[in-house]
Amino acid sequence: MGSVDAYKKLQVLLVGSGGIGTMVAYALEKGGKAEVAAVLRSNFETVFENGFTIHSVDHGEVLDWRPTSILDSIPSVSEESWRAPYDYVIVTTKNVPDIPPQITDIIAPAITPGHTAIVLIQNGLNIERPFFSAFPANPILSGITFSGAIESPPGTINHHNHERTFIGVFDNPIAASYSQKSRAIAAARRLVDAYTACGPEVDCTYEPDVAYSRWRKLLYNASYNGVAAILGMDTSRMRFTEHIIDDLIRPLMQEIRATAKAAAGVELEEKLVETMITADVYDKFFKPSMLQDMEKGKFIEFENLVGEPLREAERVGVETPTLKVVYGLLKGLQFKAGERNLEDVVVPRSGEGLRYGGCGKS
Ligand SMILES: CC(C)(CO)C(=O)C(=O)O
Repeated sequence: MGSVDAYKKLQVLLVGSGGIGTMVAYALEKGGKAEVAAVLRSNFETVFENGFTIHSVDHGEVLDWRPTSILDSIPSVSEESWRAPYDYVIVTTKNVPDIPPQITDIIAPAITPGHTAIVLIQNGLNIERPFFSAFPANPILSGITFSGAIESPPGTINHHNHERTFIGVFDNPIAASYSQKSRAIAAARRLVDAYTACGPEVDCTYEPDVAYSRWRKLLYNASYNGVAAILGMDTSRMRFTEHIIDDLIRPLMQEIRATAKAAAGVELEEKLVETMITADVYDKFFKPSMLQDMEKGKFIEFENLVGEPLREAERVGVETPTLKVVYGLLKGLQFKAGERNLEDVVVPRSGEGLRYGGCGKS
């Protein structure tokens, strides 16, 4: 990121102002060190008229709240020369790389090469790779958040789990120079500073070991999220039945541990498995985000949560039988989600060089 005047507020563009994104924007604005422009889609009109209504475990009841600006599309910094460059573009959308358009294309008009830091507050593994190639001169930052916030109905945010966010720098093999790395670290630290200015209500820290924290969170997301979506079941019910934990969740977590070690040299301590299994309050009936998306008929973000660790495991020869079955079932769910958007069933051409048959329109 180019130099930012220490006395000027950070200029932030937020892409994805649902539950998590809105709480990020709220914390940054409340801290007084950042101005947020939020790009809204389905909730644009409601929020434009009435602002957000926030019921927050951390911030209490907030009515009629708006970020500094509300936009209905991605601004173009090159075409609209009066726009100041964004210091940060924070992406909090769901990550569905198997469904176009790609987020790198969506945000491209808002990125100033060599200046804007791109912050991915999203789940999953290897999510940074397309950004390294699309924006080689920009810092790409990792945001991991443990927070529960759901938007329902549009414009109303129910923030029910205390927020803990970790921001760090993805290790970019292309941006190998020392100065590029130190600029990225400075950008991450500056964002943490703006976030924590909000006060003790939020818990945001600089994360020096992004690989570890991503694989650690994957223990939860690669197991609970997928199984919850497949079974249509919250994490409390899985724990009540016990066998779902013993036969699916724990084996999945052990497969992720083995893959993390072999593929990335990341050592996830054995005791983390039980910590993650019991992460949700026992009788809170928590629905992981993939289950929530499925219930809303949306596409599910399974490629970076389950597909990528599976591909990493195959690359380094780790056996992950449970992960493979879960991946296959999730692919089926995604196919069904796609069909819901079509008027008719598309009968694929058979074979045609694809392992399980064609998938194009004949
Ligand atoms: C950890 C948790 C449950 C909430 O942030 C999550 O990542 C998800 O539901 O996808």
